[in-house]
Amino acid sequence: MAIIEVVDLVKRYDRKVAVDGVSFTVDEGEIFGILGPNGAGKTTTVECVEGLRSPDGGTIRVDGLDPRRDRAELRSRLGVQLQQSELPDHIRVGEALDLYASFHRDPADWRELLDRLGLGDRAKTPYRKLSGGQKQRVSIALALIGKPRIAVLDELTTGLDPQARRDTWALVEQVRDSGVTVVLVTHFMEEAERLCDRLALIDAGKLVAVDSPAGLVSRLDGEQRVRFRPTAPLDLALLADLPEVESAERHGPQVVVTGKGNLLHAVTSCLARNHVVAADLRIEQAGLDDAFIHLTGRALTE
Ligand SMILES: Nc1ncnc2c1ncn2[C@@H]1O[C@H](COP(=O)(O)OP(=O)(O)OP(=O)(O)O)[C@@H](O)[C@H]1O
Repeated sequence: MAIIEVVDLVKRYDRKVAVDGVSFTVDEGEIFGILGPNGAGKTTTVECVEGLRSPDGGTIRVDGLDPRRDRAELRSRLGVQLQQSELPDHIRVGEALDLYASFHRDPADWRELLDRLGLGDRAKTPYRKLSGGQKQRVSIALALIGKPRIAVLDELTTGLDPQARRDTWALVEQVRDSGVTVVLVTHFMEEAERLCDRLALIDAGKLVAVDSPAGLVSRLDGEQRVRFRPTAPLDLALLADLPEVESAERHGPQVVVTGKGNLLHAVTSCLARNHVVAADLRIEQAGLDDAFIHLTGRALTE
């Protein structure tokens, strides 16, 4: 069942159209990703969903509510992750949670919430002394303090090291498994692929596709990539002319060939015929980043 419905959303800043006719639905209990490059309109879209911005066109329903008209009621149903800079410098973790709990009619027990998020021993720690990953956990706690049905998490793992990022992902799954619908804004492919049940790809204000990560990748119809380092001069046109090959490009010392069918065999036979030995040869299946290139014609640069 859809808990969020966005239909033909349009949002302009002066003449700039930031969101241009975007429609999607978020099902109850899923992690729904909004993925796109910087400036694609992701934050503007979720700010309209949160009721923080007035759309210039289209309709939005969140748990049956109109986010602008029913803002007060929405606050108890939709939890928004706080940006780090919004917390005063010297506030302690427990004080911050206590303060935000006081904004809600029926808040969660914040001590229990801290325990659940692995911050049980940090209640007295000044917020500024936390690590990046711990700060993100506090921001998740603040999003959940009002016992919302939906949590919106925006660029949750930006700036975190890989381990802290993985820990945060596990936490987001835990939030989903506790029954909260999660809307996750991200420009990290790996995060979207690993975490999202479904996602909306947004590029330049327009919706490119909505599907599961596997569904988006399957649109590539079995595209593969072969990567190697030629140990002798190689004319890439030889590879590009093979029927299995769609593209052959140099990436520094490496050659990257994409194509379909028995690509690996076609490439290695061609190299053997031309007396070129391929070092560090690897074959890779297409991923979400390839799907993005396929759908938009350009790479989502991180
Ligand atoms: N308050 C504003 N006033 C004017 N233009 C804005 C404003 N906020 C965003 N924009 C512009 O609208 C477009 C969409 O911005 P938005 O922040 O929604 O994108 P985003 O996909 O969230 O990007 P990022 O990942 O960089 O946050 C961008 O071109 C941005 O410069």
